[in-house]
Amino acid sequence: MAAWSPAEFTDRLRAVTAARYHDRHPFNLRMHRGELTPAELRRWIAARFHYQRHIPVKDALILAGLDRPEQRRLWLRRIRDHDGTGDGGPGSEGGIERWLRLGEAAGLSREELWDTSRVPPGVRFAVEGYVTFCRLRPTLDAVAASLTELSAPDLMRTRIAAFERHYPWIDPAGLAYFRTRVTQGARDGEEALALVLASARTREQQERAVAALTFKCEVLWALLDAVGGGTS
Ligand SMILES: O=C(O)c1cc(C(=O)O)c2c(n1)C(=O)C(=O)c1cc(C(=O)O)[nH]c1-2
Repeated sequence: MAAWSPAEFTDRLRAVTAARYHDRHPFNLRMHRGELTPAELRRWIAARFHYQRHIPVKDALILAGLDRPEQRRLWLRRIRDHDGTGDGGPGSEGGIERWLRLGEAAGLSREELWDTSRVPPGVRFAVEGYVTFCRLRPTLDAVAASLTELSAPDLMRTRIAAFERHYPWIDPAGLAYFRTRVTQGARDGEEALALVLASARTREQQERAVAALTFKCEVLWALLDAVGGGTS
């Protein structure tokens, strides 16, 4: 079968997130309408920390599979975005530290966030599924899975507005993580899309990329299912 044109391939990738991205998950919709209790919001922050702390791990797995310096440079920057540089410059604390501060702003201690035993099993399984996918599948598939980030900036903007409006008990300084991700996520998404378009040349590779992005949407969806269920 002939490969799709770059335009058609892009449309097919965007169709996946349009239909399946977690911005339309019931838990996110409730968050945006201001319906979450403090306990529910704290449960989400703790569960999502488990996801965040594994992002640089899966990016290191992708990094090891990229064979060009310019590609590795992009992925090294992603790892630094999350882990920080520690050199005291602007933003040097990194995304994981910013998420810990979000947790503190919501009344969660750092120890609570690092404590895996508090994370619901379904959240752990979803995150492990994503990391294992990036460890075992071709690197191109793992890069394609990250393309949910094309949709993340809009979600971040909605989330920031919702937190400011509905959850004023969270110190706005704690929202720095989301503010930073608006630009980082947009840039990461566009760079990953360029890499996928350039690297997936056969129809089979393109279809695998679409499947990888579908899988990733399911990871994010399953994670929210696990946060939304049960009691705190
Ligand atoms: O809060 C969100 O809804 C959300 C979604 C996603 C995403 O779409 O995968 C990421 C993030 N946040 C995020 O903060 C982040 O660093 C990130 C990295 C990745 C990735 O797959 O490489 N996705 C996301």
